[in-house]
Amino acid sequence: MRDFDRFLLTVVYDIPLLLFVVDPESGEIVYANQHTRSTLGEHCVGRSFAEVFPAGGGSHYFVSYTQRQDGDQDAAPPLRSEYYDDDSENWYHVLQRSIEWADGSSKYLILLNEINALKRLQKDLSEAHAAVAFKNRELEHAAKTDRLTHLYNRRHLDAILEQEMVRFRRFCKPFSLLIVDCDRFKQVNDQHGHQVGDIVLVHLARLLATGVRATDTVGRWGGEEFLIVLPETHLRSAALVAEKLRQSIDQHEFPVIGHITSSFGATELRGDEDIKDLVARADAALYKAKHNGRNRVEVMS
Ligand SMILES: Nc1nc2c(ncn2[C@@H]2O[C@H](COP(=O)(O)OP(=O)(O)OP(=O)(O)O)[C@@H](O)[C@H]2O)c(=O)[nH]1
Repeated sequence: MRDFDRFLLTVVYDIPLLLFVVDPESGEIVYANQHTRSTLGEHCVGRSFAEVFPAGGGSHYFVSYTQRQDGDQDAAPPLRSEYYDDDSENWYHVLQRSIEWADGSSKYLILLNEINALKRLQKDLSEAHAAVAFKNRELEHAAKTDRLTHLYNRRHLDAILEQEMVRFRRFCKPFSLLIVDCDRFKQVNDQHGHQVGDIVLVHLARLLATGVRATDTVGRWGGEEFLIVLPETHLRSAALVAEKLRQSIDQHEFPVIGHITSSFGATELRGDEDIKDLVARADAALYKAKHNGRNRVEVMS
């Protein structure tokens, strides 16, 4: 047994952890192993724990542990926590427990295990998580956005239309649809080049997006065609929105080309049809607007 005690003493002394014993009354370190002595200084035994670990660390952990004892030291479970030492810039895992000392008095055993590598790993991991989450959000955004105009793309418009259809069937919420097409847009490209055409589309997109309510959805349906979903809107109101947008385009000063007009087809979902029927009817209304001279809104109920 003596041999075993010696063995334990050697292990405790040589183990590469900060291991020391503190007197609960005075807060004084009464024992420190080799690693503690070489880290905190040969003369740390006899000094106060709070003094050895300034910056609140030592006193904070020691005091909080003392308070947790509630007078019943035997029943107190070991306290595990993490502690950052400002002076040495080290992170420690701290374990504190109440022990009976050789003279029968009660002491605190404190074990500090340096965990800088673990903390670095945790930091790297959380940064990597944040980067992945950011990238995912970017990808999600890109998957539903048109690159030129930054409006929703056709794929996302399809999803919005499906969603509105569900709301219509479930809650009988009406919704209307506008299709917008830039008039004689081919001439813009032919006369001024594709790049100018692109700039015109970007301006158009902005006029449409800023001319509707936040609850409406504007997207690029394809080419120089845009689609606007107006939830909880009947056809009469939809036609008014379309007319307002038509006028704002008509009055806008576009770069290079100056003036351009647009035609609108407006329709409202009926109870007995699907999305395809709805879009086809909006298209037919648009065709009518083109046929009747462009720069106008046509409505089909
Ligand atoms: N610059 C540019 N042009 C596009 C884009 N997508 C489609 N277009 C052009 O839009 C033009 C559409 O022409 P048309 O379908 O003949 O229609 P339009 O000239 O607007 O005539 P109407 O619709 O009858 O008034 C074509 O010249 C397409 O090349 C785009 O992303 N950028």
